[in-house]
Amino acid sequence: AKHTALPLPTDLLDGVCISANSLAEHCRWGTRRYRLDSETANSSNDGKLYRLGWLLKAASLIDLTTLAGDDCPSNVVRLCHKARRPFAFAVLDKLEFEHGIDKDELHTAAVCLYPYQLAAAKSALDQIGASNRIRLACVATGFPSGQYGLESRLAEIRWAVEQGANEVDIVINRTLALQGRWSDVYEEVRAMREACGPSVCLKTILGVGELAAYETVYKASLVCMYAGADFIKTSTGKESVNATLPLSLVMLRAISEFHARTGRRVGFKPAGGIRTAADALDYLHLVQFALGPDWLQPNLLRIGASSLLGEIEKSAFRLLIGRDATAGDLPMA
Ligand SMILES: O=C[C@H](O)COP(=O)(O)O
Repeated sequence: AKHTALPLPTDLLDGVCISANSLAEHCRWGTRRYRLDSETANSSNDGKLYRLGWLLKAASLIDLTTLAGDDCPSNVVRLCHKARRPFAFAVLDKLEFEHGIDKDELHTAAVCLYPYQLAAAKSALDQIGASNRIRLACVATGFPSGQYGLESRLAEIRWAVEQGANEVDIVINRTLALQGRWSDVYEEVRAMREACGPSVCLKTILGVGELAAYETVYKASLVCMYAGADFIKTSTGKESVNATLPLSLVMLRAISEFHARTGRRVGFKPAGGIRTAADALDYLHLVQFALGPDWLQPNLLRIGASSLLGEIEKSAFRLLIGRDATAGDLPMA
C-alpha cells in the first residue's frame, strides 16, 4: 500500500540547522571507500566479483529515463527493451553460465518518461511480457519547473494515471519552498497524493539545486513525506545543480528522522547527472551508511538516470570479458 498524508506537526521545522562540514566529511569518506580502481578489480578475483555484484545491484535500481523534447515511440520502445535486457548477450551469458545468475532476473526497476510517451511504453512492456517486472513511471505537474496552476498540475497526474502510470514523479513548487510557505507546499503535495490514488507510487522531486540552503532541502523532504510521498527525489536532471552526495545526505537524514517519528519507510531517488558506475556505487554506499542495507531494494531506492546503464554495462563487460566493449558489442546501448 502506498503512503497517505499525515498531519504536519506544528513544531516540526523549528530550529533546523545543518552543518556543511559534517556532510562534506562523510561524503568524502563514502567516495573513497567504494572507488575500487580498475587495476584492483581486474587483478583480484574477489575484487572483481565484489564490484560486479554492486554493479548488478545498481542496474536493478535504475529508473531508466528519457525526458527529451524529441522523444518518439521509436526511442521509447528501445528504452523499454533495454530496461528488460540491460546487458549485452555476451555479458548475460557469462553471468548465467559462470556465475549462476538467472538472466531473466536482471532488469531495471522502471522506465521513466513524459506522460505523452506512456502509451508507447506500456504497449512495448506488455508486448515483451515485462509489465509485471518493470514499473512505468512518468513525470508530471509541469515538469521540470512546476510553474503552473495547481489545477492543471493535478489534471496531469490524473491523465498519467489513466494512461497506465504505476509511479508519478511530481515536482514541488520551489517558489513556495523558497518563500518558506511550508503549509502551502504540504497542501499541494497532499492534493497530488490524492490525485495519484491509493495504488500509484508518488515520488516528489525537490529540485535541490534550486533550494539554496541545506535547511530548505531538509524541510522540503520532511514536508513531502508528511504529505504522503512514497519517495523523495533530488532533481529533475534539468537544473544546473542536480544530485550531489552532500544534498543527498541531507535528504537521507530527513528520511531517517521521519522513520524515527512515524515508523514509516520512505524511499530515496537521486537523479540527474549520475553517469558513471563509480557515481552509482557512491550513492549505494551513502544510502547503506545513512539508512542501512534494508534500503538497498527497489521499493526504497531508485537511481534516476538516462546514460548510467550504458556505463554500468561497459564496466560489467570489461570485468567479465576482459577487454573494452566496442560499439558492435553493445548493439542496443
Ligand atoms: O530523473 C532522471 C533524470 O532526469 C535523468 O537525468 P540524467 O539525464 O542526467 O541522467
